[in-house]
Amino acid sequence: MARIELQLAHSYVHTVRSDADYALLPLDITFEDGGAYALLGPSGCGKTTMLNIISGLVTPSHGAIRFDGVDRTRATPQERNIAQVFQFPVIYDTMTVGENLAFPLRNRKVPADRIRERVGRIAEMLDLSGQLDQRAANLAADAKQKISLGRGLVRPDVSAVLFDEPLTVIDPHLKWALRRKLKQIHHELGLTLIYVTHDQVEAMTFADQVLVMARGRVVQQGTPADLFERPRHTFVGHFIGSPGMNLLPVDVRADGALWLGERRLGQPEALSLPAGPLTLGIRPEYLGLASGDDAGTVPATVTQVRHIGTSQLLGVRVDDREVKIHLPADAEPPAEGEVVHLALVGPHTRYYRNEELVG
Ligand SMILES: Nc1ncnc2c1ncn2[C@@H]1O[C@H](COP(=O)(O)OP(=O)(O)OP(=O)(O)O)[C@@H](O)[C@H]1O
Repeated sequence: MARIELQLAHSYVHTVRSDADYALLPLDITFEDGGAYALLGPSGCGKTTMLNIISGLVTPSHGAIRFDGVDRTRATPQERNIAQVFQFPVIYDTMTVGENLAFPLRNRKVPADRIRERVGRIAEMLDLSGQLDQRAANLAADAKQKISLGRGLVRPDVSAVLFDEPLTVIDPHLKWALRRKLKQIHHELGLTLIYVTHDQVEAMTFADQVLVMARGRVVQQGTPADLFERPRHTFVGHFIGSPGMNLLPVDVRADGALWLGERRLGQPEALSLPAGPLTLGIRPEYLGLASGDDAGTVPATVTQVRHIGTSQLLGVRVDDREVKIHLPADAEPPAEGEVVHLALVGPHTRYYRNEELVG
C-alpha cells in the first residue's frame, strides 16, 4: 500500500484559456496509506478524471503524482500496482466464482495455499462462500458485481483499490448492506480505498474522509461529521444533507447586528465581522419553531407538512424564500397556511461570505 500525493491540474484541451478549460483545477491532496476515501460530487465535477489520474489511465497535463514520495506521473497502471472496480462487472463468465476471485493472485504467481486462504477470506466477507464452485455465467448482475468487488479486494499488496460507482447495478436493498460491508472490509483488510460516487449516503457511509468536488475543485475534505456540522462552502452545505442546508441572504450592519431584510436577527457572539452582506446557513435538523415573543425570531408561513418516517419535513416561506425544517415524528405539526416563528441564529448557524465559511 502507499501514500498517494497529487499536486496537479488537468485539462483535456491543449490551449488553456480560462478556468473552465480545466477538468481539475490546481489541487494538492494526500491520500494516506490505509485510508477510506470517497470522491463525491455532481456529474462532470472531475471525479473520474481524478480516479483515472491515480490509476494511470490519464496523465495530468500539469504537475505530478507521487506514490510514497516517488514521482509516478508517467508510470503505467500495472507499474502503479492499483486494483480497480468499475460500474459494471468485469469477470470471466467461463470461470467459477472461486477462479474469478483467485485470478489476480494467480496472475502474480502467489502460492496455491495462500490463494486458497485469501479467496476463502474474501468470499466469506462478501457472502460468496457457498457459490465458490458455481460458474459465474449463470449469476445475476449483482452477484457478478460482488465478484468484481472481491477481485478488487483480493490482493493484499496493492497500492490502492479504486472504485468507480461500484454499486450502480446492485439492487437498493443489497446496496445498503454492501456499503456497510465495504466499510467493515476496509477496517479488516486495512487497504487504501478510493471510492467515486455522486451519492452522498454512499460516500458518508463508506468513507472516513470525503472529498466534495464541484466544477473541477475539491471544495472540502473532511469526515462525514465535519461536512455536516461545518460545511466550509455553501455548495457543501447545500449538496450534503436531505434536504440540504437552508441558505438565506443577510447583512451585518454598522451596529454589528445581523439583519434579514428589515428584521433584526440579533448579534451572534461568535460573529465579529465587518459590515456587509453574508449568507446565513442553518440545517433543517437544527431549525426549530420558536415563540413569536422572542427577540430576533422571524415569521414564516407553513407551505407543506410531510411525514418522512423518522421525522416530519416542514416547508415554510420566509419572505420569498423556501426554508425546510425537520421536526421530530411525534411533534404536533402546524397546519399549512399557519404563521410560525423561526430562530435562525443559534449555535449551529453558519455564516458565509462569497460562499466561503467565515463563522
Ligand atoms: N476524455 C475526455 N475528453 C475531454 N473532456 C473530458 C474527457 N473526460 C471528461 N471530460 C470533461 O472533464 C470534465 C470532468 O469530467 P469527469 O468525467 O471527470 O467528471 P465526473 O465527476 O466523473 O462526472 P460523471 O459522474 O458524470 O462521470 C467534464 O467537463 C467532462 O466533460
